[in-house]
Formats: sequence, structure tokens, C-alpha cells
Amino acid sequence: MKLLLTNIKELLQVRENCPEKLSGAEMKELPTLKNAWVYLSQGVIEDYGTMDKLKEFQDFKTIDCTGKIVLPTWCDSHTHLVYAGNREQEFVDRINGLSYQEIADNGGGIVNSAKKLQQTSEEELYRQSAIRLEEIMRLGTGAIEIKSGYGLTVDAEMKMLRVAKKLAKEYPIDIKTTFLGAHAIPTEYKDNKDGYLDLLCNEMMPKVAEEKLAEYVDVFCEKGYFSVADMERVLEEGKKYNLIPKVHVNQFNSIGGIASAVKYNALSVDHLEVMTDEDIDALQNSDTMPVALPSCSYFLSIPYTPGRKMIDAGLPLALATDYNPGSTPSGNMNFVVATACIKMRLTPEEAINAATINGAYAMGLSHSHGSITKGKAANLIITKEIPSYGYLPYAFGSNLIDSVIINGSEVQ
Ligand SMILES: N=CN[C@@H](CCC(=O)O)C(=O)O
Ligand SMILES: [Zn+2]
Repeated sequence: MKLLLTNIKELLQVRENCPEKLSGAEMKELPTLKNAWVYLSQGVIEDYGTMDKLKEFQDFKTIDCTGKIVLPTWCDSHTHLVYAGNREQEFVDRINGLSYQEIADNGGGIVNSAKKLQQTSEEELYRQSAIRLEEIMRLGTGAIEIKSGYGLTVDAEMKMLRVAKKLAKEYPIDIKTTFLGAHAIPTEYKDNKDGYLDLLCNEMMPKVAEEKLAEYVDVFCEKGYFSVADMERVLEEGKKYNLIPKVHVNQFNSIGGIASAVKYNALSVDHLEVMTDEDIDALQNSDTMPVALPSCSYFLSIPYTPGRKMIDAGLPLALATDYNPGSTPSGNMNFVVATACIKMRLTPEEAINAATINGAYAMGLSHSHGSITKGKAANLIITKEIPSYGYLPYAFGSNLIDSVIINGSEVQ
């Protein structure tokens, strides 16, 4: 299918040569073309320009974008989209005064989701996850990372990753998968964390690698979960299978996970709600992308990642949803972008860069996603008629998306 989008009020994130990632002051720039067209063919962006220089094409469908803004689809580099059931009861428990940590200590939290997932068939898990995937595609997400970590047994971790891989096969959206066996200590190993890590390293990881179920490896490095030494053990093991680290660090405490992840050449460090000056220093001049998850801060009422401070210190920053049943039951990247502006003081330009180019980098998709560049995936959001792109985060509660194109086809 060939599509020609014409009369675009403003085409955002237009980059002839797109950098892999944007850092510090570079994030303030959002290159655009006003009164533009873009031509999509064979699933990629073939060409673009301004309406006064519209080229001639053959056999295409035209979409008139008068009054509308067009931008690359969101790149959501951190999700737990494959899960079973929900944790609505824990949400109510928190309203009634229990903390996220108290709920986890009482057998809720991640191990609660693991119990539900272990009891759910692969078909049912796929069905529930596909509904969420379809929803986020309609909300403008065109590439996504999905983690395991609600299985916590060999079989259930494999089941989660097989479901993620099946979604990748059945849907046009690009999906990257991450093995997060080290998400929590399962109840059976409550007093034997090393025994669980033995199982993870000696059985789970070799099987995941053998069936090519994951590109990345993740660890929840946090007090009460996995220490820096535990994380290093898992990342060291991951090296044997070329599993690249993308890790959960600094959600509640700064315990040295960032410096360690950088040492292991992590592609990203995610959460970062609690950041010391040493943590910021550790990220300087590294290839590791810091990823903020503002919807998680919103839902749990915990601090927001100090994104303003980090960008002002010259760091890059990506934004992602963290879509999961416990801390962020939302996969809406539009809300993430708005919340980053409202609560983290990112400018609309910085937030859009963080949710497109830098999000693509944080899942190894810089070459194919995140910008309007010839040859990149034909993944576009067409907005409703809006006054300017700053209106997207400003009118944070409105659905401003008219339609979404992924790999050159309109999402239904
Ligand atoms: N923090 C660790 N893991 C998930 C949430 C886990 C849960 O509560 O189910 C997160 O990224 O927020
Ligand atoms: Zn997460």
C-alpha cells in the first residue's frame, strides 16, 4: 500500500541524517517542516517535502492532513505488557493507606502477578495481552519493548516470552523482548535468593537463549529485591548469551546500580526516581540511555525522575510507560509525554525527542524508528486539527489522535 499524506500543517521530527540519540541541549531542538507532504511505500518513508515542491507519484491513496500535525509514532522502550489479570485490589488497598512496599511484603505485588500468570494458559495470556497491544497501537505507539518477570519459574518465564514473540509475529509493530527473571524472589525461594539465582542462571537463561526468546536481560536492582552483586551475577551470565543489559535501578533507593550497569555497557537504566549527583556523574560520557517512567511516579505517588536536572547536566533522556499491572496500569505514551512536561519540566520539544529518537535508542531501534527519515519505518501519528504541537502535552486529557499508521498501514 502506498500512501501520500498532503497539506500537513506541521511535520515533526524531520531529520535527513538522524543521530542515534540526543543529549542535553540537543534535546531542545525539534526540526519540523510546515505545510508538508510525506510519501510512504513498501512500509517505509520514501520521501517528504513541502507542498510547494510536491513530487509526482503513481498508484497511491491520499490522506488530506489539513490542520493536522504528523509525527513519528512513539517508541515505548520499557513495558511489562504481557501479564495476567490485574491488581485492582492492591490499588484500592493503597487508597486505604497501605504502601506499595507493605503490599509486596504481604504477598502482593510482583509475586501476586506471578501466581496469576502461572495459572493462566498461554492462549489466554496471549488474548489478554493482544487487547492491550491493540489499544496502545491506536494510542500511537509504533515500537515497544516487552519484559518477562511475572513468571518466576522456568515454564512461566518461557510462556511470557513466547507470548511476546507471538505478538511480534501477528502484529505489524516492532517488539523487542527482555528476560527479567530477576524481577522478584518467588515465595518458594523467600529464604534462598541464591538458590533462585542458581535456577535463573543455570536453567532459565540457557533455555531463553536457546529458543532465542530475548534480546535483552533485566534485573530489578533494589533493596528487598536484587542487590548490585546479584545484578552483576545475572549480567555476567547474560554476556555468555549476548543478552544486552537494560535494568530497573533507583526506583526507591540509590544503591550503586547505575555505575554498575554503565560498567556492563547497559543499553538503558530505567526508573531513576531517586538520583544522587554520583548517579548522574556515572552516566556522563556513557552509551547508556537513562529512561524515565513518569506514569509510574503518578500512579504510585513517588518522586518523578529529575529529568530537568539530568538534561541540564548534558545527559540524554528517554521516556517510556512501564505498562504493568502493579505500578503503571497504562500504556498511554501521550500521557507520559504530557506528564514529563507537567511534572518533570521538560519542554514539549524535549519530551517528544525523549519519546521518539531516544526511546528508539533504548531498544536498539535508532536505525529504523523515531524520526521522519527516508528509509525508516512508515510509522506515523496523524493528530486531529490542533493549534500547535505544544497543544499535545498541554491538553493532556484529550484524545488528540486522528489516526495511526504502522509499517505503512492504517491501524484500525
Ligand atoms: N519495579 C519493578 N517492576 C515493575 C512493577 C512491578 C509490579 O508492581 O508489578 C515496575 O517497573 O514498576
Ligand atoms: Zn518496569
